[in-house]
Amino acid sequence: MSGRFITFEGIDGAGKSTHIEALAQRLRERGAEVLCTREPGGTELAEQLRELILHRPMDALTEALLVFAARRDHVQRVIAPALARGSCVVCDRFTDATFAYQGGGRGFDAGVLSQLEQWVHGALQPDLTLWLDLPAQTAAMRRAQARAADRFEAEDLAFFERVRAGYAARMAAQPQRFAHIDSSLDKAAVRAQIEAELEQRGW
Ligand SMILES: Nc1ncnc2c1ncn2[C@@H]1O[C@H](COP(=O)(O)OP(=O)(O)O)[C@@H](O)[C@H]1O
Ligand SMILES: Cc1cn([C@H]2C[C@H](O)[C@@H](COP(=O)(O)OP(=O)(O)O)O2)c(=O)[nH]c1=O
Repeated sequence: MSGRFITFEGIDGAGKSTHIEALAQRLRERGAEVLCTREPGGTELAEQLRELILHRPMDALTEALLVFAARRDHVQRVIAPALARGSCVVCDRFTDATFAYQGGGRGFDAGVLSQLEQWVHGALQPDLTLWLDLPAQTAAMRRAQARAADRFEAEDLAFFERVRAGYAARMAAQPQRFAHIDSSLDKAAVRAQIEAELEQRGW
């Protein structure tokens, strides 16, 4: 198998970091070259933009422009060349996160986000998006035990329920590439669902 673009999505604390490496390992065992990367980030420039996005106050349009600027650099320098080489790219968040956080969470205009999406990565979309979904309250409890909050993680439960609704809307619009994973269950059960999705696709 080769050249597949797989993304992980979900609110902060959903379990993306926990499951990404196991999925990459599974793909490698089946002979794939796998590149794991993340957004915002994945290039030197995009990682610098990430620092600003996560820690500096800014309005929703600035936030949207910066995440797309970081994404442009990441797609051009890393994602597109890797897919062209036949590698699997496994990415912790991509444009669905912009629709969920800037669109759902901040209430920013989805029509403008769609235009930016077209400019930045045109027809490139993930082949599979694993949406790790769970209630905002459960994710907040997991985060509280794990780490200090950044500018997004400091938001309240209502913000994260809007982000979650943003993901649901995105999945409703493009159901063919989404897999809905119940991430409120324990780690083994979440992992089993992810494996089942790959199995189903013969990956
Ligand atoms: N299914 C689960 N049940 C309980 N705790 C979990 C589960 N999945 C992840 N965690 C824990 O929750 C915290 C956040 O998980 P993490 O993978 O960092 O989430 P994300 O990358 O989506 O923000 C970590 O401490 C992790 O060990
Ligand atoms: C990719 C992306 C991330 N974000 C936000 C969501 C997250 O709170 C934050 C960083 O994501 P993430 O890497 O998941 O954080 P962590 O390493 O702490 O688990 O950036 C957006 O608001 N819009 C975007 O387009």
